[in-house]
Formats: sequence, C-alpha cells, structure tokens
Amino acid sequence: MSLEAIRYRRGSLQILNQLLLPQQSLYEEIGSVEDGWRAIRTMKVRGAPAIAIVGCLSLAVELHTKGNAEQTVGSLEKFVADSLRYLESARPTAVNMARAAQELGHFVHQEAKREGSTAESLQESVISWAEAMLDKDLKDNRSIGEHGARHLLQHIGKDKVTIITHCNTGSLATAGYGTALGVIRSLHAMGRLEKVYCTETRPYNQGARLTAYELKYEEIPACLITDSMVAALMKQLVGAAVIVGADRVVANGDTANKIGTYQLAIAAKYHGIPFYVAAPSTSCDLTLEHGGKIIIEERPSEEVTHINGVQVAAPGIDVWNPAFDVTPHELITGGIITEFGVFAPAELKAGLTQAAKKV
Ligand SMILES: CSC[C@H]1O[C@H](OP(=O)(O)O)[C@H](O)[C@@H]1O
Repeated sequence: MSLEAIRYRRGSLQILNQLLLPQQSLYEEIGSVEDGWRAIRTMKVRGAPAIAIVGCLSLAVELHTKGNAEQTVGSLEKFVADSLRYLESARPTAVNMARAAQELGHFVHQEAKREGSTAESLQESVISWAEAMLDKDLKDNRSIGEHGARHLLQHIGKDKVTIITHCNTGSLATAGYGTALGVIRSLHAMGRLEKVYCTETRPYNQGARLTAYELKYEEIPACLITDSMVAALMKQLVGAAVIVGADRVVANGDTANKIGTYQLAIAAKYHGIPFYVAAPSTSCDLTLEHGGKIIIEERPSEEVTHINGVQVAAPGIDVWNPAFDVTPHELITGGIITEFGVFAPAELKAGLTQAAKKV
C-alpha cells in the first residue's frame, strides 16, 4: 500500500502535512476553500495533481458542510467561480488547478442553465465532479506507469534499468501511485528495476524527505544523492534513464518542473542518457506555444537560508528562489509519458488532441 497524501470521504478532507515528513506523519483537516488555499500555498500539500485535487475537494467540503439553504443557482455559481479563481492564486506554475478551475467552472455554468436546475442539484454536481478527480488521477498514473515502463524496456535494451529522478512525483504528489514514480513502481513490480537514484532536491528537499521516504516505505532499491552529484553519477552509469514529473508541459513539449530539472537534462544530454518527462494530460497546457510563457513561482528566501527553521546561510544574504525551471523540448530526448502513451515532444499536441476526442 502506498502512502496517502489525501484522505477524503464526503464532508471530510484530510491532508498529510508534508512539511513534517519524514519525522512526523500528521494529517490535518481541510474544512474550507481558505484552508485549502493555505495548505497549498505553504506547501503542506504539493505536487501538481495533488494541488488541483485538494483545491477542488476543499470547495466540495465547504459546500457540503455549509449547505445550500440560503443559496440560489446564481449565487452558488458565483461562489464556485470565485472560489476556483482564489484557489488558482495559491501557486501559479502548475497548470492542474487552473485547468480544473476552467473545466469545473464551465461545467457549473452549463449545469446552472439546465432546465430544472436547483441550488441543491448544482451543489451535488460540483461535489461529485471534484470527487471524480481522485479516481481519475489514480487511473491516469497507473496508465503512465505502464506506458513508461514498456517504453523504457524497449529502448534501454537492458534486463533491468537504472533510473535517476528529481523532486517527488509519487503518492505524495498525486491521488496515488505517482507519475515519474509511477513508472518506477511499474518497473519494480515487473522485476525490471535495477535501482533508483533520487536527488535531494534543494531547497524544499522533496527528494530527501519525500521520495526517499516513499521508496524506503515500499522497499524499492534506492540511493539518495545531492543535486550536485548528478553529473558525476551519470558518468559511471550504464543502462540508465532520467524520469522527472512536470508542473506544466506546453504545446511544443517545453516543460516547467522543479528547479534543477533543466541542469539534469543538460547533464543527461551530455552523457547520452535518455531524459523522460512523465505527466498526465491534466498537467499539459496546449494553449501556450512554448515554455517562455510559463510563469515561474518565486518562493520565500527563508526556504533557502533555513533548514527546519535553523539558519544555515549568512544572515542578510540576498536569495533567488525560483521553485521551477523550464526544460526545452529538445532536451526531452526519451519522450513525454502520458496516460495515452509516450510522445516525442513534437508529437505531443497532436497526440493529446487526438486522444481527447476518444475520451
Ligand atoms: C507529479 S508532481 C509534479 C511536480 O510538482 C512538484 O513541485 P512542488 O513540489 O513544488 O509542488 C515537482 O515539480 C514535481 O515534479
């Protein structure tokens, strides 16, 4: 059984406070949109898919507990639209929350116009829409795992493959199973994984604190390295691939992901190691033509100057703390692994457009 970032039943949403891992495993109640926004902004919950799921479920819980006695269809539609816009503002780079806000907002607008729609029926529709995200994300991740494992084994040409991964893309970043970590889980289940090297991923340490925790929890063969060790490791690896997650993959395949991903891709290119991005279509944004248009979140300097509240940097030093960088599509040499299959960056837009027509 994997770790659970999100625990939900109708009327109750709990998140695992990831700021406390791995020392403490503490679930916290999310009872409102405000609670959801704050949990996302402070990164108690993080990961592109998990952000959207917790955001939408925080709305579902508030609607369920607040009830709709004083609501009209119009006032409820406005409350939902305002709440979704607010949730989007918590973290700008990952597209999942913005996509969910756009799709749920459109769904509610259509439902509100439907003959016989009432505040009660509209509320039920919103809650059910949000709840469906959990199962869909888990299903997408298992599909990503299968497509990715199959593609790697066909192209790496080794009995077992070695993976380098960055940040955390597992059950702690999604509804479960994970994206890049989902491919790793699938390879391990098939007995075809040699070892995973996970980078610590400064400054939030998603790798050291979260990915290492997930891999040890499931006894998947893993080794923790610092971000600065990657090129030296690549020099000595055979039969390896890099697989990372994504916060926003745009139309030409340029990908925003955790800071440090870009230099990982440069090192992989230099060493001839295939570089993959694993992402559900919910993390893809075909409205942006290239990565130069992606907004990169900058976070508080304390995340760099302090570790667990202890100052490690010289007091008063200036800090630059972008949470993400953009890897150009030409460095994504292995492909983009989605729930619909593995696409070369140049094939992504057409592939996802075609797949969406069949859904
Ligand atoms: C499947 S999670 C995708 C993505 O989200 C993480 O960022 P953060 O921890 O700041 O939310 C990281 O970039 C992962 O690759």
